Amino acid sequence: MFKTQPQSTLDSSRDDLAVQIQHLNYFFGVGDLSKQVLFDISLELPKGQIVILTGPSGSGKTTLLTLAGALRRLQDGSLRVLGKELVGLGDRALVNVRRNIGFIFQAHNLFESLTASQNVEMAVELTGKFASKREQSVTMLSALGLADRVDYKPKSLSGGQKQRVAIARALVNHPKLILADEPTAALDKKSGRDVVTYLHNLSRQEGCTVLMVTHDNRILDVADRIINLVDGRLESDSTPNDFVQHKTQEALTEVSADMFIM
Ligand SMILES: Nc1ncnc2c1ncn2[C@@H]1O[C@H](COP(=O)(O)OP(=O)(O)OP(=O)(O)O)[C@@H](O)[C@H]1O
Repeated sequence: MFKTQPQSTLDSSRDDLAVQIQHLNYFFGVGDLSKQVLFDISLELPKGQIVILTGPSGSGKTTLLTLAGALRRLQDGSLRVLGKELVGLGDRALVNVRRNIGFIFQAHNLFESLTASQNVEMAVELTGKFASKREQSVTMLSALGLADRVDYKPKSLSGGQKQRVAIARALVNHPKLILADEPTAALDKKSGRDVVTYLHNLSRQEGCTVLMVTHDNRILDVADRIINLVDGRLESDSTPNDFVQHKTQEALTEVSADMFIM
């Protein structure tokens, strides 16, 4: 069903949810310069679901993703991530929440002086598992098709390969929640498809939740659910099929309106 209003069943915390957002408002700036960019967002992401967040540029997708990743402080409303209410948490507690999240951003931020494997191993070190770090890193890189590139430095890798190293780094500790911002934007069609297929398999095998911002219409089918954000408000929450049908209908309506104007 194509819902224009998200259903509100959001009154208490629930174990089956990876992310639970209630009446969230977010503002950039203060005083006269304050600008509201998210308006009364209420949203539930069940564990194991793959959710695509889409919408026009500037609609607030990245802001919402960074709030869910405990990378920004919430100002108004409630936000529970992996069972923890983020409102009121101190810096150290926020860092602990982030440890359970895998972040994949468009800018891969690899260390140029380290090999692919060493870049991934750094993430394993954060969990204190020094003895197995190389093995874990190589296993993850191999799963992403980089078995023969583990000892290459980023400058010797293609854009798609670098992005896959960044993904390996995000996933190597088996996070329960993966937040991805345009993970396929810099990739060709095949590499982009490989990346989302991998995320899809991981979500199904390990039950992790994926929230992914994308404008890439080629990968919409991988999602269980598509949330459309417009001007900081949730405009719709639907299945990929219903979303595509709705968009096609909108486009046809626009074309026929144009024909009448001509
Ligand atoms: N650090 C900031 N300070 C002030 N305003 C900001 C800041 N970051 C984002 N904004 C504004 O907040 C609004 C939402 O931005 P956001 O980046 O979340 O949108 P988006 O949907 O992710 O856009 P895009 O698809 O272009 O990445 C925009 O109007 C943007 O200009």
